[in-house]
Amino acid sequence: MTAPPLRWGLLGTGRICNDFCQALKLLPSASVTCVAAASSPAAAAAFARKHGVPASCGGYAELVGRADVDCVYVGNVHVFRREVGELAIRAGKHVLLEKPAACSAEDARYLQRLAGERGVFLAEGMWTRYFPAVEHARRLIADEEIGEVVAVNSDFHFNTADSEAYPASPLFDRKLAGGASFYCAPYPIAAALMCFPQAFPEEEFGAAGTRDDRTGVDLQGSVSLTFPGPGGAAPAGGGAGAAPALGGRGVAALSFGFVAESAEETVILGTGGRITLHSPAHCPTRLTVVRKREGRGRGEEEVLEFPLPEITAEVKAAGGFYYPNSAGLAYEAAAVARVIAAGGLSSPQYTFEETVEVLRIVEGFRERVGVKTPFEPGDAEPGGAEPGDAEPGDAEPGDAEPGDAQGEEGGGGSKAKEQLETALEFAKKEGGGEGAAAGEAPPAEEVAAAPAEEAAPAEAAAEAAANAETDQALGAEHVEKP
Ligand SMILES: NC(=O)C1=CN([C@@H]2O[C@H](COP(=O)(O)OP(=O)(O)OC[C@H]3O[C@@H](n4cnc5c(N)ncnc54)[C@H](OP(=O)(O)O)[C@@H]3O)[C@@H](O)[C@H]2O)C=CC1
Ligand SMILES: O=C1OC[C@@H](O)[C@H](O)[C@H]1O
Repeated sequence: MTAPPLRWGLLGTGRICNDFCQALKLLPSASVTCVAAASSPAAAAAFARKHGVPASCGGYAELVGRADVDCVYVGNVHVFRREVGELAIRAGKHVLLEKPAACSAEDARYLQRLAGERGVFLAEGMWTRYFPAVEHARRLIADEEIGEVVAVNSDFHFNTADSEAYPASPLFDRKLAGGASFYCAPYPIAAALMCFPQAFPEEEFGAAGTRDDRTGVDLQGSVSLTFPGPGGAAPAGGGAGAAPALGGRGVAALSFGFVAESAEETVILGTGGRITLHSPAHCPTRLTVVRKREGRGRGEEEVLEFPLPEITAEVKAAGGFYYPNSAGLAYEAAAVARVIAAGGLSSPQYTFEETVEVLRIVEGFRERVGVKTPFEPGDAEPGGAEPGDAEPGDAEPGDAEPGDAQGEEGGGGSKAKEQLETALEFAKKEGGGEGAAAGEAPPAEEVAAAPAEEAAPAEAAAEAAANAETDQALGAEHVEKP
């Protein structure tokens, strides 16, 4: 795999950051110059030692201020996407946000406008889209190899008992934006959008879900979408005796969850056949195309394999990957490097409009099944105790994942906020930080990127004014989180 050189900075030291860092080792043109942990400088230093990253820092703002970072990978828990994304964008860095890119469509739009204004690249890490199997499926669809696409079925359920402590894991923490709708749903929804490229689904859609009474997060759900076709056109209609033509209209049946393991396939049905992206469909290496022949049940089957990049001794020595097929994160990293080198500001494989649309559907689902958003009016703070919230004592000893620095603590919301604030404050005080290379102190504007409440009074006023100006220019209301 080849790509132009790109120097990455990693925000976060958890499981997906481990996997992303490992995948970058499979892309020789990529380098990781620095890693930051909100939890502690020690966590960042340990990660750097493990992966041979030359520098580490104990604060996100310190990292985004470094001149030797071109692109920031935001891989911490997504409840902080807006704040952390904003921090990196305001520092003038290109940004790849792990999925979900935000916890609301509004937050995603806010980041999109901010990145547009600053002229930096911004994309969500919907890594599925960069897998060769998926790129191939897209070409087959565009070339009408299966005729006209009329329906998509896609599922992504995994059994959290395999990897997550209940209820201590962030996946079950409502105030850390836990729930299957944030962790799993973006994949099948994005799969459906890919197959109906002419128009987004109708605003109204069907939704069903199961909420966990103890933690308040959604454990599983399904959505059914209706695609209206280009401009909501009426079906063209077939001739006498011919099949009806849908004119780009279609449906998608999608499901996702935490409590059972599904086949995890995406099946794309066309009037002239079907394509199956095999398990694990969110990072697939195999697809089957069936081209229809005359007669029910008759078709010609073609199976195509797209092996992952080979895992090197270096990657093995650093402990491999946490998640399935994570070597494929290298495809995404390579694509991002190519776009940035060409001066592009968004990903053609997964546009930010798609990101916003997926979040609109996720939000709609959460509303319909009665799952509270992480920051509800009345919530004291992201982590304020509520009846039914997970108690710290609920964590079972030994349940934490190796990469889950906070796994044993449980009920992580307030701890999360505290850590992030400490990290931002640390960076502010250090003004460029101990990890910054000599002569690489960030410009004043970049240092001032930390939230206003972290700054000294005069700086805070200037920052608040700058924020207000930015918001006015962007036509956006900057809603401060508690
Ligand atoms: N693309 C993909 O395939 C995958 C994407 N993801 C996404 O990546 C993100 C992180 O997932 P994953 O790596 O599994 O998560 P982890 O539980 O490993 O945590 C990641 C990081 O988030 C921060 N964090 C974790 N728990 C808390 C807490 N209680 N309070 C404050 N901060 C906390 C820490 O940041 P720090 O190190 O800075 O202290 C931690 O290292 C999620 O948004 C998830 O949706 C997850 C899995 C796969
Ligand atoms: O975000 C995710 O995508 C990949 C899965 O393997 C992981 O468990 C999930 O959290």
